[in-house]
Amino acid sequence: MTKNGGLLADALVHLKPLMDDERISDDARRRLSQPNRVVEVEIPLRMDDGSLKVFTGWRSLYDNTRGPGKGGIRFHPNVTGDEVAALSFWMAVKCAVVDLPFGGAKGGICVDPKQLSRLELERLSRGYIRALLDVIGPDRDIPAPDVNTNETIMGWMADEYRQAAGRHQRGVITGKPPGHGGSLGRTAATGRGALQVLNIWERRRGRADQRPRIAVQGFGNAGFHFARLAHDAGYRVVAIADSRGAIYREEGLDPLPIWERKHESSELSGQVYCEETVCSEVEVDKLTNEELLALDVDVLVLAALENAITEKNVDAIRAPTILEIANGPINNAADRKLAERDVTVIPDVLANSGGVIVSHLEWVQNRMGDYWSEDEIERRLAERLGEQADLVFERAIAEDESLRSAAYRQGIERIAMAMDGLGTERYFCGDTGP
Ligand SMILES: NC(=O)C1=CN([C@@H]2O[C@H](COP(=O)(O)OP(=O)(O)OC[C@H]3O[C@@H](n4cnc5c(N)ncnc54)[C@H](O)[C@@H]3O)[C@@H](O)[C@H]2O)C=CC1
Ligand SMILES: O=C(O)CCC(=O)C(=O)O
Repeated sequence: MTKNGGLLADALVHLKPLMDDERISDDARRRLSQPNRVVEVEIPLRMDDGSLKVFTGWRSLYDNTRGPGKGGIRFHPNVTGDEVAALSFWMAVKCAVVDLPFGGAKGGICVDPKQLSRLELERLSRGYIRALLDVIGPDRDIPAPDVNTNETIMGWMADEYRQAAGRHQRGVITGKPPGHGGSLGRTAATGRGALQVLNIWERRRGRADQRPRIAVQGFGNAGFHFARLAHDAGYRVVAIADSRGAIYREEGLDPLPIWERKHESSELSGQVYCEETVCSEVEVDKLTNEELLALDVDVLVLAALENAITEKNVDAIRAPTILEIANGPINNAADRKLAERDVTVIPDVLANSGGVIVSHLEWVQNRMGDYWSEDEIERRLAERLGEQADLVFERAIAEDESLRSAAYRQGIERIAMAMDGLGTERYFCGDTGP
């Protein structure tokens, strides 16, 4: 699990400052230093042309002390066991930061889904679940969407589990389509939560009314909904990037028509406004991804993948505030340099927790067999996230530490407290079951 630049090792560096914290026992430190288990599976896929391909997939359960494992499934050609393990560590910390009764898990398949037909994608998604039937479950480990997976894929996966179990087990997966046990509000939840966290921070800094200029790297589920809601809330979204490049407009961009056009042409281009039959396109400048990262904006939003900012490009960053919607978008070397320059980083384990908070609400609704309105989901999301973000911000200010450090302390202390809750002297020799 060392490929991909040792992502897990880089992620675990955040545990080091907690080593002297007397609230974290030696036992807890030791148990938190590696994943509980990482399962690797080979998934045979019958292609439409009759040939057979075999794809490798993983599911990592980092820790399940506070509850069943929870975390998304990623389909990407660069997925490795090391990446999935690192993502499961971040999930464990995140669920504890916002006080959800879940541990941390994550899964993935090394595949470029754009090379598959829809039927091949469905067979692969179902094959992944069949291969992992023994490790997932509503009280064991509960997957959800992540990069290149969506509610349709979650629906196929939940249906495969239902067929294998011989009964409905809605709570096995979250992020499902409404009508199949999905919750209203889950699709936009990550972006909505990230905007709420940014708003709270901006209010604390007395900058709430200043219409900050923002640039957004990553225009998928998380980045798009964030940009759309931020635009509606009065922020000026001046730049947007996806994996192919970026667009920029100083007066601001309207993310919704850009998203609609991207889905017609697969490219980012200027927004189009139509009145009756007359349509006009707004001119935009094209930028590279690196140029977007270096823009002199108030807030740089990272909503793509890990390691967007490393020691190689950190010196070019000019934004005073960075919002991490992606998991692990800044490596440790870059994080240290940003801290030296007093750049505020609102960390992933808090900023992107809106998704898993609404996943928890979906799981609760599945267990109740009754469903809430979208307003009720948004109210519950705002309540939990508001309370937990305030705790992190107050701790950071009181202890004069970075927001990342304060968030990690909040999460790791809660996990350690649960680990020690049964007594540090209890007989413990591995705990891979539910
Ligand atoms: N979907 C969710 O509910 C949650 C997602 N996240 C994290 O947010 C990030 C994005 O996830 P999703 O939006 O769900 O994925 P997605 O697959 O919907 O979108 C990913 C976006 O990133 C873009 N991208 C990829 N490489 C890029 C690059 N080098 N430069 C610029 N853009 C690039 C893609 O073109 C796409 O627009 C990931 O790190 C994910 O783990 C975190 C919490 C929850
Ligand atoms: O909704 C979930 O369970 C997890 C979402 C996720 O993968 C993440 O927060 O990184």
